[in-house]
Amino acid sequence: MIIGCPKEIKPQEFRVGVTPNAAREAVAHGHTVLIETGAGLGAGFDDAAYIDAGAQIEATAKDLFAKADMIVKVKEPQAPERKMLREGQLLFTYLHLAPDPEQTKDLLASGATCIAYETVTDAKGGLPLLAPMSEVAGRLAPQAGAWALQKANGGSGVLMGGVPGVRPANVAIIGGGVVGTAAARVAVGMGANVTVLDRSVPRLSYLDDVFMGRLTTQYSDKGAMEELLPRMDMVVGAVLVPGAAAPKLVTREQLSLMQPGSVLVDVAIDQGGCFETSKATTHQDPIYEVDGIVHYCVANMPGAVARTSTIALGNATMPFMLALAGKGWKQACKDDANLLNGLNVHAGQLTYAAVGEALGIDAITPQQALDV
Ligand SMILES: NC(=O)C1=CN([C@@H]2O[C@H](COP(=O)(O)OP(=O)(O)OC[C@H]3O[C@@H](n4cnc5c(N)ncnc54)[C@H](O)[C@@H]3O)[C@@H](O)[C@H]2O)C=CC1
Ligand SMILES: CC(=O)C(=O)O
Ligand SMILES: [Mg+2]
Repeated sequence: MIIGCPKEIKPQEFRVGVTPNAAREAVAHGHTVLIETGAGLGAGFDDAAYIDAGAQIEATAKDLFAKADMIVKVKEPQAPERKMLREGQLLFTYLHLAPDPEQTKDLLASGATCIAYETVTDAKGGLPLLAPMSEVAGRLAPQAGAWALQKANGGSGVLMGGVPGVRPANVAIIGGGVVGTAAARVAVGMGANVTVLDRSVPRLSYLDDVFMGRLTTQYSDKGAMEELLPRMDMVVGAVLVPGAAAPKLVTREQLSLMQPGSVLVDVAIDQGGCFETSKATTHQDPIYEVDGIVHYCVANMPGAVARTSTIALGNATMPFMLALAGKGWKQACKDDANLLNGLNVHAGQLTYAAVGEALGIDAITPQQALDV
């Protein structure tokens, strides 16, 4: 198969979908790997590293899209990339379709087969291609929030760890999954006073065990939110209902419960965000204020640490990429129900129920797509 990896064009996105190591493996399996010139530079991989791995360098995204059977990327295809997709082509990348009707419309119109990293599952019910980036975004969240708490950024001027005689910041993390746990680890490490909320009692029980009294767990409901908001300097949104639009857990009205200059970090923004007042921001312009509350809603947080993120993502995607290239998407998905769960779009039809529900579009089952 011809595997093509274009340079990411989303603003300030420095990751790349295929590492030189992944390219080397694919070439060893008999595939042709095309890399757009400069695609890896932001992650510290120059064209020579790919040539050394046996890949070929393409001068333009246009040529690469025209030649490749499968496009492997990081971020959801941007409008100009969507125009280059064609019927029968395979796209393997993050999609986050539930909050994105424009992208969904274009992918359906393209006739391509689109497998979303974020809905591929594993045998334990986890999300193995989302997890590595959630580990990164979770670790970054308290760091970004701490920066936003500084006065120059509109924050209240509270230091995460406090100092002797002055209390540390109070941080609430809503959702104790991969992002939430990683965020808790860093926030606790910075000396903050951390509360994690989740709807899963087994998950709260796990966190209670592993953090051994260094954080508080609380069941997530409206009452808990209203009780916590007046005391919290920072709230991190880290919930996920796989594939679906994020539930709105803090309303605009509830912002008035918070102290001025407090910070919301909405990591769940790529699924539409879990605060009513969230709208996606970029690394170039990451924060804005609503009713005196600073919002940080960067939808591609791991792009900030592109080297670490690219390697972590490449480690996770490589076996799936090799299966797709080796067997073709249909056989690979027939052989692996977890990979089939990644199928979101095929030949003009939506194949993921939660996306269909969020956007009001009829979806077929991924199993039906295998029979098309
Ligand atoms: N902005 C960015 O750059 C990035 C965003 N993300 C996003 O972060 C979000 C979280 O991802 P993961 O931690 O990997 O998911 P996960 O599935 O590991 O954890 C989600 C947690 O949310 C909990 N939850 C669901 N509904 C809830 C509610 N109403 N109240 C409290 N908890 C609730 C679940 O029980 C689960 O423990 C996703 O939307 C993901 O796409 C991930 C990586 C990068
Ligand atoms: C998960 C995701 O959207 C990202 O890493 O950018
Ligand atoms: Mg995202």
